[in-house]
Amino acid sequence: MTDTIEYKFHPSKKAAIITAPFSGGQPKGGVELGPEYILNAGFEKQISSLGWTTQVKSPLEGTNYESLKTNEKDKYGVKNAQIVSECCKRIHDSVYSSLEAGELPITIGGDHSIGTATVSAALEHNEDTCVLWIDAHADINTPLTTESGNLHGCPISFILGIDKESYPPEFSWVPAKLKANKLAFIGLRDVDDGEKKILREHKIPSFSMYHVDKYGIGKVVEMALDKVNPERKSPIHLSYDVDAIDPSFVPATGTRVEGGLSLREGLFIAEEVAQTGLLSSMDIVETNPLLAETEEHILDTVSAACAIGRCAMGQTLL
Ligand SMILES: NC(=[NH2+])NCCC[C@H](N)C(=O)O
Ligand SMILES: [Mn+2]
Ligand SMILES: [Mn+2]
Repeated sequence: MTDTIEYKFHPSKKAAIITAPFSGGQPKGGVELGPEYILNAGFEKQISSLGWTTQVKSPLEGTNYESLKTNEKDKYGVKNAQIVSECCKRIHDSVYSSLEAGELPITIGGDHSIGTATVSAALEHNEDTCVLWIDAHADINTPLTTESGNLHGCPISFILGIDKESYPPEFSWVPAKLKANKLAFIGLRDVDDGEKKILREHKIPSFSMYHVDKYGIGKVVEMALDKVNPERKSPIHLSYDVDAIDPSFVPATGTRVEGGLSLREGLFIAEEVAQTGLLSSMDIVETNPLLAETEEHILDTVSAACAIGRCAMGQTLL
């Protein structure tokens, strides 16, 4: 294990921490506080002490999307399309301009609907980008398959362009640039039937907790990278939903599923992505401090979110 990692796509080690305090992709309140808690825990300093210059960007500042949130499905079968789309557009523009300016954007959520924004921006910047989606869920429902109507369960289908005719017009700006062979999942354990069908049809490499138990996390990350980045030369977008990690370590999140990654397995994924030197952009989403039952729950969850970021940005154990 090397001491300092060369970031091939970010040799000058400039990072932008982009806040996405938004909860409209799902019904629960509190996930919009994620960025504030993570920043108050000292996240920016933690990243700068790893040798990155940092700045915080807040593309949603001055907006009022939270107050417009409803729990009604529209005629397309999804909720809050308008605000999710507008908020994603702002985050997209911020992530894109950071990448164009040579910064590594770390987008802090907020719910995972913002993956639509971050991944599409990463692909517009470099269409060779591959995506590792670390999550208990596949987030690949379409308006036709979603039962909940929650858009944090749909971002990947928008970026792949699956069931395109079914999207609300608000999402017509999203460039569907991702190819199914450039996306892999790790940590899955709660996938809807319609989503399973999509994963099979599009042959998307999907590593569930079964695979983690069977092969071990080291082998699983290697297999995932072999699928999406066989020559290890494409940039990597790491989209990290903290609910991939078991709720015993990360309790303060909106859709907890038992039987998840251990904290070490979760951090290993970020460390191993860092070791490739190919990390180009990342998201850390679904930290919801209001769902904590104790102070310790908040601390555990926020600390895990910060640790994911540090590991991906080059923190090593020795
Ligand atoms: N980003 C998340 N935590 N997504 C949970 C999605 C749950 C479920 N599959 C749905 O579509 O509603
Ligand atoms: Mn999830
Ligand atoms: Mn997710």
